[in-house]
Amino acid sequence: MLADARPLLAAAPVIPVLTIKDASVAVPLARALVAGGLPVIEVTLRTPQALSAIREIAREVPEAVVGAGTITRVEDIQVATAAGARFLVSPGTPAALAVGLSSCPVPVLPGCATVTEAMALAAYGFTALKFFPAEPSGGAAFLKSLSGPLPGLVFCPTGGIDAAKAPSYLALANVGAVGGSWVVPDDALASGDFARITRLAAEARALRP
Ligand SMILES: O=C(O)C(=O)C[C@H](O)[C@H](O)COP(=O)(O)O
Repeated sequence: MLADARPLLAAAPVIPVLTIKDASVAVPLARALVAGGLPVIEVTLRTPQALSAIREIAREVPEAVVGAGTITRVEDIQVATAAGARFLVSPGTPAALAVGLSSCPVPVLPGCATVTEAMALAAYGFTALKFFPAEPSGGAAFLKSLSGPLPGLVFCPTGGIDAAKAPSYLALANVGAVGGSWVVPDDALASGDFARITRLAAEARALRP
C-alpha cells in the first residue's frame, strides 16, 4: 500500500530543495525554513554530507518534515529512510526504481517529465508526481495540458522555478506545490544569513494564501 504523498504538497506551497555540503548548517537551516512557514524540506543525496544532514534535521527539528531527494537507485531507499527521511523524491523513475519506491514505507514523489512517464507512474499507483526539470520540459503550459487527460494526478514541478515563476504553476489545479532551491541562496548559506532565508521562506509561503 503506497503512502499518500498529497498531504506533503498541501502543507506549504513550496518545498525547498537543499544541497548541503556541510551538515553543521542543517539544523539552523531547517529551523530558518520552518520559521518562515516551509516545514517540508527536501535534502538532495548529492553530497557526502546529505545523510548526516537528514539525520540531524530529523532528530533536532521535529517540526520539519525532512525528505531525501535525488533518489536514483533502489539502494538509496533504505539508506535514506534509515537516516530519517520522511519522504523520498526521485528526479526520474526507471521501472526498477518505480517498483522499489512502490513498496516504500514513506510517501514518494517519483519524478517524470513526459506524459508517458506520468502514465507509467500512475499505473504503479502513484498519484503525486514530481515534474522535473519543470522549466526546460514545458513548464506550467505542459502541466496545464495534462489536467484534461490525466485528472487523477497532482504534480510538484521542480527545476528552474523561482519566486517569479512559481505563481503560474501554483495557479493550476493539478499542482500541489512547487520545489526549488531559490529560498536558500548559496551566499546566504555561506555567510550564515539564516534571517534572510527565513524572509525568503516567508515570501514563498505567502505565494498561496
Ligand atoms: O537532484 C535532484 O533530484 C533534484 O531534485 C534536482 C532539483 O530538483 C533541482 O536541482 C532544483 O532545481 P532548482 O530549483 O532549479 O535549483
